[in-house]
Amino acid sequence: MTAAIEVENLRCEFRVHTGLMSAEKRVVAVDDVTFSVPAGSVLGIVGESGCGKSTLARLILGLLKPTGGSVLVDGKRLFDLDRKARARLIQPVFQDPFASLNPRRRIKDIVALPLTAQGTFSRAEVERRVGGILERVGLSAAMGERMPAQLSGGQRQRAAIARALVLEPRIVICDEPTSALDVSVQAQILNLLAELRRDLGLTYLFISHNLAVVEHVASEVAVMYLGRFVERNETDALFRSPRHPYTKALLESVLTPEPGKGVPDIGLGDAMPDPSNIPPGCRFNPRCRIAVERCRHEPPKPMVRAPQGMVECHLA
Ligand SMILES: Nc1ncnc2c1ncn2[C@@H]1O[C@H](COP(=O)(O)OP(=O)(O)OP(=O)(O)O)[C@@H](O)[C@H]1O
Repeated sequence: MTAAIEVENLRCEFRVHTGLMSAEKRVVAVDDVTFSVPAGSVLGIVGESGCGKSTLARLILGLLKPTGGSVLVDGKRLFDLDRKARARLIQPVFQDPFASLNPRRRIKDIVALPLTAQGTFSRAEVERRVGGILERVGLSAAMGERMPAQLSGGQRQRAAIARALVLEPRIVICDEPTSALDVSVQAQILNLLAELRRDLGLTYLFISHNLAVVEHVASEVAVMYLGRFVERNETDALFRSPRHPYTKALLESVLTPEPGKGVPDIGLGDAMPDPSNIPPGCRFNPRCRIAVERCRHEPPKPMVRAPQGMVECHLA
């Protein structure tokens, strides 16, 4: 199957000053991440708070400049494209629709913005497309006249999805798209995203703390730890027979659904991962229940298993 998106050796380092006299710290938030996603499928990305999921999303969206690496969408190098061209290929749906929708504009104007920003669509075309996509996500024309505050959380997320899709992108990056919603609404939004993917041939990167959600929506899952993918496999295989000790610990735990609430206790002791101080050897070794001497000094190489499966562990 052809890849809709190919990410190669993507890396992001932040330089952080911790105090007036202190030395600069290097935070490696995304560390040489390589993957591709077949067209029309969903790659779920899971991992604890702070493992680099959102940084990865922001890099791919062009909201952050990478320290290295490349991203190809349909064979085009994303970082060589200008903002308008990138917007036609890749769009985000973020966690909090209230924060991501301008509170002072009507819904239909918010949804129209990606089109008007292109500067190439006539007013009639903008109206036609906005009307079509609002209907497609289940919002009436009357809702389009409202302000974000006049909509429910689920309706606002529908509007955010409409805005993401109005330019007919190839890839949608969903970063915790249902975490801020009531449980009863979450399933509706997940079903809508699934329908849209099928009908419009979209490819999703789906970032979530919620393993149950990822198991439900993803074709494949990548497990991220301290900026790297440490395991990746088809969803059923990953949930049925995880190979990395970190994946096993994650599956035994229930992760906190709220980002920013700190690293949840997943029963791996208190040696919390710190991207400014990545341990030598396998980066997971200080928390690993089965680490041996080799793990403390030799970083494991990715072991690839056809077609997409991968694990980085000496003992897997
Ligand atoms: N602008 C920045 N400057 C310095 N460090 C940063 C910056 N942005 C992110 N980081 C650090 O990079 C690491 C990865 O952060 P990121 O937000 O990508 O994690 P995450 O997995 O998305 O977490 P969460 O689920 O809580 O949002 C964290 O240690 C974070 O503190």
